[in-house]
Amino acid sequence: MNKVAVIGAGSWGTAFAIVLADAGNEVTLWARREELAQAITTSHENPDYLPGIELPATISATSDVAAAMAGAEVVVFATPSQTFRENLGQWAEHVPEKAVMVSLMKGVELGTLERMSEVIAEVTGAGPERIAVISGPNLAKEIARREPAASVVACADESVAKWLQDMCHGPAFRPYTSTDVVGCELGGAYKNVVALAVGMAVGLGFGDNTTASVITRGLAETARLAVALGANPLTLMGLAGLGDLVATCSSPLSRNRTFGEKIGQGMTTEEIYASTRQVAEGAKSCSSLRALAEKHGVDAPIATAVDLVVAGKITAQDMIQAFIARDTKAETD
Ligand SMILES: NC(=O)c1ccc[n+]([C@@H]2O[C@H](COP(=O)([O-])OP(=O)(O)OC[C@H]3O[C@@H](n4cnc5c(N)ncnc54)[C@H](O)[C@@H]3O)[C@@H](O)[C@H]2O)c1
Ligand SMILES: O=P(O)(O)OC[C@H](O)CO
Repeated sequence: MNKVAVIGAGSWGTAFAIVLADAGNEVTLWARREELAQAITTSHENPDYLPGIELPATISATSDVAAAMAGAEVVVFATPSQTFRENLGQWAEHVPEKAVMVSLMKGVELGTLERMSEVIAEVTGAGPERIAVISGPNLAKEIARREPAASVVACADESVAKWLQDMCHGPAFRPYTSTDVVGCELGGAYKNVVALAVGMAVGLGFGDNTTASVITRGLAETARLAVALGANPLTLMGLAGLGDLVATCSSPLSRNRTFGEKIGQGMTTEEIYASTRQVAEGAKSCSSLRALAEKHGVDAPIATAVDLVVAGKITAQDMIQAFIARDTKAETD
């Protein structure tokens, strides 16, 4: 039995805590609010993020980050990407010296254009053998209901990826290993932006031809940038790329697709933010991924257009028309 701290008791932190507990680990979940931590520990339910789902008794919760991390061999982070650097700055002193840190987050930081594994490395000074990411088609509600799913555990040190794989392999969760941290992280962040575009198309009333076209060109765009940053193109054809893209773009459970759908139906970004407390990472990462692509000379029409729509500079209808009107070219260019 390994001791694991999961930092962030939102949808995914809680669902992944279930995966870890089902796989036989002792899990402590950190919640920002004391009343939520108490509810989780005493009633074995997260009423705010996963109501109606019974949590294993081996999950306890606390709002004290030092207590959550004390003695942990693995510290898993599941909070929003854009505030993570600031959060980690306060948490870093409590991370046990040898603990492996795992990012579940799917965003790229605005301004620095860094992936979350890069933020962890910068803030904590940890080497690549202590930093991993887990990413794949893993909608939190389905995972929490123990519906079968697969995912990718990526770490530059393959033996650490294998150790984490064993730790989270459970009755309904099948992890694969990878050493391609860049590819997994970019697949996870980019699919949120593509899901926004797909949601917009759905909100405008378009059907499966439109969504399949956006998904496929979204995968091409993701792979172009990921490969420019050193990723293995096959990673983007796998669970952390195509798999997550399909799940997120197809599912009404996706916050990113839903966010896009609401824009397509005519709501403004501000109205959508006011209507939900859950994070839709793509609404910020469209900007950082667009900038990252520009920095590396990579053509990124979907990230660019989604960024313009989210910023209110063009409409969702303008975006779709612009996709169709772009200069024609060979599919594989
Ligand atoms: N929900 C999913 O299905 C899913 C699956 C895979 C990956 N992810 C990724 O995991 C990350 C977390 O997503 P989530 O679904 O758990 O989000 P969520 O909105 O359900 O929960 C976010 C959690 O972070 C906390 N939080 C919010 N702002 C904070 C701040 N400023 N400082 C500290 N804590 C803060 C909230 O209290 C909450 O516990 C995101 O990067 C997301 O893309 C989500
Ligand atoms: O609800 P979303 O859009 O944040 O997507 C959730 C997961 O990332 C799906 O794998």
